[in-house]
Amino acid sequence: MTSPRILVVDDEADLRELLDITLVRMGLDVDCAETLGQARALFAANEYALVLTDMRLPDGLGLELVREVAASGKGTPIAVVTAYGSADNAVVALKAGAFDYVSKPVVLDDLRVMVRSALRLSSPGSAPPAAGAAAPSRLIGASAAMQALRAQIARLARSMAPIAITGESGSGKELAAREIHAQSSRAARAFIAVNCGAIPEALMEAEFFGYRKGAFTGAADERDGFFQAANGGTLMLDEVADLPLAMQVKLLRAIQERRVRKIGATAEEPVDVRIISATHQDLAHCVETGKFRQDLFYRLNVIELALPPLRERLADLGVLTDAILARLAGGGPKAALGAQVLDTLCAYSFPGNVRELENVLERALAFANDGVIEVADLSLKSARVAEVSAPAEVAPNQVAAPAPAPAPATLGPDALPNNLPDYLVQVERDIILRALAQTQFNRTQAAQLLGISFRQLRYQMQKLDIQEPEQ
Ligand SMILES: Nc1ncnc2c1ncn2[C@@H]1O[C@H](COP(=O)(O)OP(=O)(O)OP(=O)(O)O)[C@@H](O)[C@H]1O
Repeated sequence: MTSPRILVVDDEADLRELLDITLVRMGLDVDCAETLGQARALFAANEYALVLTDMRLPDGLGLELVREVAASGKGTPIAVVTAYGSADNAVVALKAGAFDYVSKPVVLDDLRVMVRSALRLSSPGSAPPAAGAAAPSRLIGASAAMQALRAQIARLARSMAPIAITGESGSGKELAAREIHAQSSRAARAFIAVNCGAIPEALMEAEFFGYRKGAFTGAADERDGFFQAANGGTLMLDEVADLPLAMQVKLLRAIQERRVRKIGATAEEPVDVRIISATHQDLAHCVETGKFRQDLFYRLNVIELALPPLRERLADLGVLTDAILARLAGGGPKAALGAQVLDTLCAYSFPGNVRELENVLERALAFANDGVIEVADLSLKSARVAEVSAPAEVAPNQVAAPAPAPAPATLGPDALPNNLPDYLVQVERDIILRALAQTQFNRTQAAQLLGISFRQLRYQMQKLDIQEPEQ
């Protein structure tokens, strides 16, 4: 069996030699290039398990090589060697598609950790899923938004770049983070999720970095912190905006140096942890208001992953409901949904997203008779359901507007409305909202569905005060 082959690109002879010797001692084959031109030629002619490049080369920037390797479609991980303290370079390289970086002067232990992690990525069977191939995912949903999200996760899983996940409460941020970890080369190691808002400030440093025996009153034994527990794996910082400023400084240092010091210890210890942060707050706004440090924001926010709220992917409600009911049945017979239940759910705005859907269904199941959930069992907060009654042939259906108008009174087949203009306005509003909900607020498609022009739809939306849901 041939050894994995590594391409080292550096014009500094000393460093090139050091990297070469270290990698050969790890049992790897090494090719060396001194310039961008040489590197390109070698990369085009060979298959590499890893490319390791300096940032400054005589004929260009290592960053160009990062972009080219990332776009090559070969799936080869590329890492950069950055000058000490140039956090900017590392972040720029990660954003451009680098898998990881090592800082100069190169600490050989760090280099070996990085190389091993890259080799796990390029070992057979770890290639990125082919475009369109559905990797098994715990994130349920077939909507375009979910498909795009899954594809993005598959790409992101192959790097060390810190990821900042945004999304409303209950929209699946932690689930997405677990998915990234599970698809990464770190899957066999720990995934640790920490709710930053739930830890008392006085205990934070001990919880994150651990402590030595006797470091403070009550420290009866040595204890690891979250960083040590997540070593080799992934650390998710949930509700990261809630971190107090003093802790933000310490966290930034740990992330930059990849080293932590237990309370009471004299020496620092290296940690190899991928950081995923999440918040439902606007972190950039927290930076503006001075609540969150700009430098930490920059470090955490290398790659953004935005989770859509459930009301923007109503097409997933059916499969999600199905999967949740199957889980709640625990292998037994699954509850059925009565007529209109799915339509009623589609008309609900789900401020608590998928978690709220889970809660609603769990509660409904407790009220359901004979394993059939009816609309009344859902007990949705009526203010958030745009209940629509329409002429007999128009069924109540999904609505995605933030502030639905009061629903018109239900009319039997022979009944007449007592205010025809108002009634017709309500019916028109309902139909437009349903079309918008079905197309996830794509106005062009909604207009097509209704056989009217985009301009007509826009005009009617203005007239009826229908606004897009807030992002
Ligand atoms: N796409 C999805 N498919 C299946 N289940 C999902 C999906 N999204 C979320 N869930 C489920 O919804 C619940 C909430 O998800 P999760 O805890 O990941 O949300 P969150 O955004 O991290 O919430 P919070 O902001 O409150 O921390 C979990 O039980 C999760 O399994």
